[in-house]
Amino acid sequence: GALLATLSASELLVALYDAQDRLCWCNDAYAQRFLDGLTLPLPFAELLRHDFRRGIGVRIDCGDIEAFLSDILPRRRQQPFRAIEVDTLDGRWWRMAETLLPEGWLLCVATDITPLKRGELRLREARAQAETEARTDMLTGAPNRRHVFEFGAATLSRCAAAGQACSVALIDLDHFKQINDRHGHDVGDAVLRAFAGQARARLRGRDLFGRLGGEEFLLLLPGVRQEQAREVTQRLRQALQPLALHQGALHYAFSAGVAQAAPGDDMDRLIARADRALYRAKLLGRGRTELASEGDDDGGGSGLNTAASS
Ligand SMILES: Nc1nc2c(ncn2[C@@H]2O[C@H](COP(=O)(O)OP(=O)(O)OP(=O)(O)O)[C@@H](O)[C@H]2O)c(=O)[nH]1
Repeated sequence: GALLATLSASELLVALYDAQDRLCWCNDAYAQRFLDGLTLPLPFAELLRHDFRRGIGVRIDCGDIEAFLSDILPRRRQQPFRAIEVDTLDGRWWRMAETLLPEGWLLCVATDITPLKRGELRLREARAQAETEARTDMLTGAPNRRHVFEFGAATLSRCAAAGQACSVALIDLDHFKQINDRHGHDVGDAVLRAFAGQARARLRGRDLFGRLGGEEFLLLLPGVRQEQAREVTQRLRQALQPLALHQGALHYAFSAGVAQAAPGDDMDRLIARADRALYRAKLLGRGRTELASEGDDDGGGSGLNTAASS
């Protein structure tokens, strides 16, 4: 008597199903959520069908109550005890503990875990955001050095395994110090953002464009030979829009060094070759793209200096 009165008034949802899986008793809180004025006893499946039609009770994502039932019914009553998490259409989350009792009775007790779930969700979102930020350059929104290297390493292995070419273009804005000195650091920042925006807008799905730091960027082009990669940088150069300032258009340019992955190359070694080509592009007057050549590889110790197999 006292126990029943306590359960009846509890904020827990409490329900008792018989061996035929008919709901025979439930407390007020359970009745409010699920019963919708129906009279007991009531088969579990009927209760769910009714709630589904009325748009109350458990959220059913597939939108098909019969498919939902044939999914969950075989798993019901299979263990002496189980706890599942369900959410209801009113936006709350529940931990439902189901205990099999003697003679096939099933006791169901649900606890409101909505605050926990919301905290968990916030935590997961914050974590996803932190992960994205750890891989993003905050000034330009482009992938940062860490992401470029990790993604690049994976891409290199994938291309090597598939026998595909893979090229990088190391891109460095020209006389960027002068832009900063003449127009201020904010304009320098705006140039970096504008350039990154234009470069990223031109990419195909599998390409990657990222900022390595300062005014240095990397274009990673899987499936592309170095000659094509050079063309990609040249098209980007031709299409480059000046930055609009109050005083007029600010034209800027970049130099690039292109290298194609050779067998055994890792990102460091590939970029080191591209860097030597970039250095030549600067020496030769800037605003141009140079290809890496065999002499650009310092050997890296392995002596596997077979350059681009084009
Ligand atoms: N505005 C701005 N400037 C930066 C940023 N990161 C690096 N810089 C500046 O970029 C300039 C790079 O100068 P340098 O390395 O001398 O190269 P450069 O002037 O572009 O000359 P070349 O590469 O030889 O054409 C430095 O003055 C840095 O302070 C940034 O995030 N924002």
